[in-house]
Amino acid sequence: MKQIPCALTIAGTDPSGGAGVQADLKTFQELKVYGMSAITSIVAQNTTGVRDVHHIPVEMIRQQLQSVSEDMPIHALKTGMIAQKNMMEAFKEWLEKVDAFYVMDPVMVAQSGDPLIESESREYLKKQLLPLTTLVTPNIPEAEHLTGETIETEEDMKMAAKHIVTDLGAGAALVKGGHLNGKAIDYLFDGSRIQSFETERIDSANTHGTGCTYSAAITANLSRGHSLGKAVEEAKYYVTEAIRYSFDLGKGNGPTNHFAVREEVFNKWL
Ligand SMILES: Nc1ncnc2c1ncn2[C@@H]1O[C@H](COP(=O)(O)OP(=O)(O)O)[C@@H](O)[C@H]1O
Ligand SMILES: Cc1ncc(COP(=O)(O)OP(=O)(O)O)c(N)n1
Repeated sequence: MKQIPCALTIAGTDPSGGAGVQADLKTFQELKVYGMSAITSIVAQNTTGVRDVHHIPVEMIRQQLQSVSEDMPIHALKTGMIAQKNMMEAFKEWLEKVDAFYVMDPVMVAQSGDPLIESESREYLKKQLLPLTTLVTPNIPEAEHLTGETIETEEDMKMAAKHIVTDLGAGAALVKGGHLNGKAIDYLFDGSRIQSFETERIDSANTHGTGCTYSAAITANLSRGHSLGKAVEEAKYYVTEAIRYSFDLGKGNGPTNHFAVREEVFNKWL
């Protein structure tokens, strides 16, 4: 019998359901992948910003990871918010024993401007975790932090993607252009060639959780056996439609619509 693809997210939470673990699990489910989660931090946040953060003790994170991997298949995994260096150390030790595609969303700051990881963890993420990735998916500020270069143009984005792979050791890099003006273009460098993924920019302020949704969709597609290029191409379609039909919920930047690629469901809400 064919086995269902299984994907794991290791990330923080969003009780308002737009970002973090909640966005990841919704994405896995929509893409018909069996979703699993290990929680690193509980974040009191909503569409307007972050109110408080409670970090899960590192031993408990270790136990969650171990509980999943000793019992369940993991075909692909992603990390989002891993706030502290000791959490990253525990994750790295565990990851070295796991054989799965690894997508890193190098979450640093929420859309609201609230920091999501401690500053000493940033160096660890860059030096110790990045070389273990199949793919890293930085937005422009994250790519600027990783490379130490200012990114203002599409040429800068391509250079950054190459830098992250060639000099920092990531398996591949997808630099996302959501924070630039004009069309919504992302550049993927896989170690040998640059590919672009482009759509029109949708006029919407409801983009809470787009980075989480995109990286979760790529992870789901990898767990299904897609090549990296096809995994990104299909995930780009997923996130674009999720923004196009995003929900005007909350007082801030509303969440993406995970029903958007399932016409029979989202038509009911239009
Ligand atoms: N207004 C928009 N219209 C269409 N696509 C967008 C828009 N904003 C972001 N995107 C796309 O959503 C994805 C997430 O990008 P980005 O906003 O850069 O990441 P993050 O959420 O991590 O800050 C990328 O594919 C980006 O091109
Ligand atoms: C728990 C948690 N993880 C990640 C984020 C950031 O998510 P992202 O997809 O980049 O979305 P915005 O922050 O841009 O809304 C988060 N907010 N919370």
